[in-house]
Amino acid sequence: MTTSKRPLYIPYAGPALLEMPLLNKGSAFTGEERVAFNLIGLLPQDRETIEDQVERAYRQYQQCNSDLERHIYLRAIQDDNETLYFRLVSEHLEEMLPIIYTPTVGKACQEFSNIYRNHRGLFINYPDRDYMDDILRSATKEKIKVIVVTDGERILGLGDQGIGGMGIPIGKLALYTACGGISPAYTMPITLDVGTNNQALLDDPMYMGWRHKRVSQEEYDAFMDQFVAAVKRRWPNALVQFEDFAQANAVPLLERYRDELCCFNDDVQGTASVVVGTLMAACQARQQTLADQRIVFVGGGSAGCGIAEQVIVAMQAQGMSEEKARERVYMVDRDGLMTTDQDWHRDFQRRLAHDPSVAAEWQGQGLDETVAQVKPTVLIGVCGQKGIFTERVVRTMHEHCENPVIFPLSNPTSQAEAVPEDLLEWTNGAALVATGSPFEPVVHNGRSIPIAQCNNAYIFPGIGLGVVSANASKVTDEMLMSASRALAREAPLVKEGKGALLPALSRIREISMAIAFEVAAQAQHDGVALKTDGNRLREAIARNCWEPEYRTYRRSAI
Ligand SMILES: O=C([O-])CC(=O)C(=O)O
Ligand SMILES: [Mg+2]
Repeated sequence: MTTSKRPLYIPYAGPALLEMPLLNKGSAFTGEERVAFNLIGLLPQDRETIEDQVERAYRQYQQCNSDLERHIYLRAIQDDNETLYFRLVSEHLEEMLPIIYTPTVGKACQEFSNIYRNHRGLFINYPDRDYMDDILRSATKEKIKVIVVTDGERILGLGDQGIGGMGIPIGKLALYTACGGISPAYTMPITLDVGTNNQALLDDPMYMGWRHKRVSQEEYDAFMDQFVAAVKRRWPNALVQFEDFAQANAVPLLERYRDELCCFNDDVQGTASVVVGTLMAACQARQQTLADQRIVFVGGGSAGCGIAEQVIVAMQAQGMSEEKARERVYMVDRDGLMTTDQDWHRDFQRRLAHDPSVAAEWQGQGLDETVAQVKPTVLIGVCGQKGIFTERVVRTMHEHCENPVIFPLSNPTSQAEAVPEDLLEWTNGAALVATGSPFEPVVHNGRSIPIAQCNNAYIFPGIGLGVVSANASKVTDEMLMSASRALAREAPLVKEGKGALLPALSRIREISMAIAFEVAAQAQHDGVALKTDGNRLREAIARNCWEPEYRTYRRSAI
């Protein structure tokens, strides 16, 4: 099928055209195009439709024997023909998201150098830093609208993966297109190779990155400044999403660049925004407000602290003072409850630490004691420690709370703080559960309970589409909060009184559009985008939504 859009002028022909994934149509080149573009004899006779191609690709996909094989297969199609890739993924979105994204992408990052086939995106290697502008110029895409960048130091809950981290920007940007409609012609995955401290990678003869320990903080900071300056020169209007940076860098980088670059950190702000949206839905379903909750976070890193701060802002929006809101949020880390007398904290952690007198009379300060004392109504895991939500912790929580809200958010599946089946078993089906990685519905007492995947995938494609459509110059906290509210409105448990805490992933495209509208409107309200009326905004969003359909090509420039 071709669209009714004008034929596209294509200055390439022959084998070179077949090797351009954004333009290649493979067996779907028409008879006229084969003549005009010197493709005769380069393809089998049959002129196929994209539907035929999707069918063949899906059959081959079904023959793969493992999720990693399925991932490799889909990536190969992406590198051959992006239109076909996105058509295939869009038609099987729920089935393929866990393959191109969490959790399989984690394995693909760990195996990156072993499964490497083709180049995609940009590797900015520390030894090449003086060629930064040249590197960005060698990207043939001119109009980049969204960049996802990582330095690979904290990939999901899997730690330092060096350049293997590239799987993440590639996967996230695939979702920008599949869920947020941003054309793949406008996206750019970037990996900053500043070395790795993962000894197994340094010792692995197959490792393809710079075989060097991570550079010093001073060298790193100078390199990041150089990178940001070069991006601003090359693509001044692009949205930059920081992804999977180590805790020590994530928040400081965000604070350093958020006023000079249109950027956000997905692990801090995207995760916070999806969790706040899901919490709002859980509270509405229990006919309560966020301000009524007592919340324990397990994991005081940048993700946990980012969520906690956003929850505090949301409580304040419901009329609570900041001081009272902070009293309701407790952070538990490796040394137990985070208190102001522990000296290892960074600034963003210190703001969330409690006075040690809070816990003075407690037996100890571990998770068990914190839960027993605080009597939380919400328990959120972002620590990457499998199984840390034990039966004892959960049963204690349930003693004081009829429908405990429990979110084991760590990714991939292997790092989850608890599995939904256990959580529902220990609470006799009463817990409201959402996870970071996908889980099958749990059957409890003959009832099938869907498990919401509280993953930033619900948020970042919509934020990106909103920012791009409004041409926003910044991502404000209020834009993130409006994304949360838009998401909460879509929760089946709120809308219909039953079902999951988040809408089905099959609706993610529609949800992303709704989020994009709220984010863009908020950007205008906050003065970081030019004001237009609602209809113009809707048109702008529709204009930015690319469909995986083949365009007709023309050879002559006039
Ligand atoms: O990629 C995901 O599934 C969510 C995420 O950002 C992370 O865990 O770092
Ligand atoms: Mg991430």
